[in-house]
Amino acid sequence: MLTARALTKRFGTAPALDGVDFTIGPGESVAVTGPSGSGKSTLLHCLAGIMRPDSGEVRLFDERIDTLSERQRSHLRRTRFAFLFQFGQLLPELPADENVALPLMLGGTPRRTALEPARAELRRLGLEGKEGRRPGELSGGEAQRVALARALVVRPAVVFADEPTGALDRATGDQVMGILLDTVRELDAALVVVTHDPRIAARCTRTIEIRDGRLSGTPRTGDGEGESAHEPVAAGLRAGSAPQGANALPVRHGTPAVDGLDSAGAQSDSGSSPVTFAAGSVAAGAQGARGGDAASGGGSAVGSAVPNPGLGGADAETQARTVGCGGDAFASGGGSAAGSAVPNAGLGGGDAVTQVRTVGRGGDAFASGAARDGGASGVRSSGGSVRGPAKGFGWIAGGASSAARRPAGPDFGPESVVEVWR
Ligand SMILES: Nc1ncnc2c1ncn2[C@@H]1O[C@H](COP(=O)(O)OP(=O)(O)OP(=O)(O)O)[C@@H](O)[C@H]1O
Repeated sequence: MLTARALTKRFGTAPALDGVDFTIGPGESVAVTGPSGSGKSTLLHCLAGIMRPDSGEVRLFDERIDTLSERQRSHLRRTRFAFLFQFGQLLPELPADENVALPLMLGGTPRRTALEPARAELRRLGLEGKEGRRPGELSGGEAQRVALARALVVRPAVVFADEPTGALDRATGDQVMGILLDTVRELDAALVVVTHDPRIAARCTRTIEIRDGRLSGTPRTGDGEGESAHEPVAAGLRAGSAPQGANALPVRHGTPAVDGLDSAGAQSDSGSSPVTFAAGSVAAGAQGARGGDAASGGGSAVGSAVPNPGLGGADAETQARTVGCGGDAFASGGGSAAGSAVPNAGLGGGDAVTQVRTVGRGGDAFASGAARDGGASGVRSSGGSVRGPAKGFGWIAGGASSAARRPAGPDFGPESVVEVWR
């Protein structure tokens, strides 16, 4: 299903990958192990289309994916792949169900429709009653199960996980890993998991080891001893049998890797044209705070201003702004609300198409969304505006040029793909 041949990748002169072959089939789980700095994450990123290898090739269902445009790879990541990492995948401002629904909404599913399978997925993972909680109101294990629900809600062909239980205690980690393995098997999907933990590796069907960018030794076949240690939570998830309330989300096997892309999408590459990106203006209700107005120029970069716990806060004054995925842009924003558009690893991010924007001030109002075309079209892209009372809460997903292709309706404002009020 997913194969790679003779992958190489260099950063400077040092090879991070040096002629790696890889293959994984439906229902399989492969643990990628090796010392720190050996190339595990680089392999995962190349397989997942986050990074382009310098040479070699990657195929999904026989279709070459490493040569796809940035935008096509982004679409692929959002629709066929899922990602689970150790930290930081959930949007802190959104409740669990909206976090899980996000990948569907980024694909154009209206919020209300997307929330049904999202909540069903949360129920399936034992999180009934927690749908309205924000990540900060969940335990570490619960938050990781929400991230897992978000990964699985699109019924991915391949799940990529990088130390998915690294931040959890042993029992919780075992439970999350059990759910992940069960579900992947039930979905007939594939799991590629980077891990330092031999116990996790032992539960996978196969282990490969990387040293200095090369495959080392003979791949080990796992005994799968842990795989049946948990009640199967994924019952009824086999191909064609979506979970309750899932609105028959497609289980995508054997379909083209890049279906549904328009021809413009096939041409555009988000780093190719200069772009001005506005982080949007937010009138945060009673405060009237104006946010963002961040302009960034060049490459596929976007502006961001994210609360940085390490700097002591979540309000506008302690925002830390990071800019860009192209690295050649600078964003500046004023006011007491702050705009942000951050690559979200759990959504397969790293480029403008999978950016997630959050805007807000002290939790009064914020927008969250995808700057779908912010990096690709060279147009000024605004995430629209959120207006609401001080206690109001709204969120926006979408970029201007993608919105233009979508019908206006209750969920679709002129400048946004999705606009929700509550
Ligand atoms: N963006 C980058 N720029 C420069 N060097 C990089 C970059 N990403 C990775 N490297 C280098 O490539 C090599 C492989 O890194 P990689 O992150 O794949 O290792 P890893 O096996 O995942 O390590 P760890 O277990 O510590 O996460 C390392 O020497 C690393 O410093």
